[in-house]
Amino acid sequence: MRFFKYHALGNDYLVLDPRDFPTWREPSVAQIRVICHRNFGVGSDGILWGPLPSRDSEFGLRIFNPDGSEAEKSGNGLRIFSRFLWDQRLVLTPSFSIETPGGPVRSVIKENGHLITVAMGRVSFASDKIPVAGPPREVLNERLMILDREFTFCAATIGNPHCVIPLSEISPELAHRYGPHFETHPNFPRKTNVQFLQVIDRANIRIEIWERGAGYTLASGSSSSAAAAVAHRLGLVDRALTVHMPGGEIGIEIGDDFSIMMTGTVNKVAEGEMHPDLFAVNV
Ligand SMILES: N[C@@H](CCC[C@H](N)C(=O)O)C(=O)O
Repeated sequence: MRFFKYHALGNDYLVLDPRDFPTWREPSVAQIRVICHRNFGVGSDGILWGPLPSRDSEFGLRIFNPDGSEAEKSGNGLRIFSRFLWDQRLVLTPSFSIETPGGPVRSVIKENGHLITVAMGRVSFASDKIPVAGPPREVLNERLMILDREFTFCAATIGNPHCVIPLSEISPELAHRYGPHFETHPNFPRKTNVQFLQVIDRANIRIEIWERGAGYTLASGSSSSAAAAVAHRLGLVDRALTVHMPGGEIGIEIGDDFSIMMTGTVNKVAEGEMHPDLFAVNV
């Protein structure tokens, strides 16, 4: 039961190649939860299950959160999976396509896999696509009462759902306190990833992240894409910007149609074998 561990700015994933798990159709919720557990398992912010066959792309990928739920897309996950394909020599050219449940993307390997650009697809603010409850509309500058505080938020999708909250000051404490309540608010029928956004200037933003199914994370590629797109839609930033997060920085370029090019680093952490004892515990 071989695993490959990587991190992208402190957002860590385990790549499990289905060919190493011939008796698994996919990892079960219980298996995902214990594998990702920081004390009882290997520990990670999620599992990348691939490469899988794909009809229209060169590779297929499924992405699982540490609570066992499945995500449609992950920006850091895609850079990590691209680096894994490169390291394993499963790709012969530096540019290739990957299909996710949230749509196809194209990766470009740079600096021998240490830096990767992913064409992530287009951001939409449409409530029926994200999804957000209520009549069809673009979800921009709406109000929501969470615990003791009223927030103004925008929502977006780049395959997976995001709720972006622009504020003049942000902190990890803010994300820990309010993030879980946004994530599970009934306005978001498929739950949501949450970003607290501070605009520094027209080329730089900061975000604090609460991820759906994972909790507080040090960085997120799809969150960077969504927060940058919202900041641009609100007229606060230009098309090329750096997203600053506790784990590091991601570069985002926004096209005319809100298509996103995301660039960031990937580091390999370890590879090894999971022991069967790991699965004796239920978490
Ligand atoms: N860390 C990821 C996002 C992973 C998926 C997310 N938790 C979801 O459920 O949509 C990223 O880098 O984008």
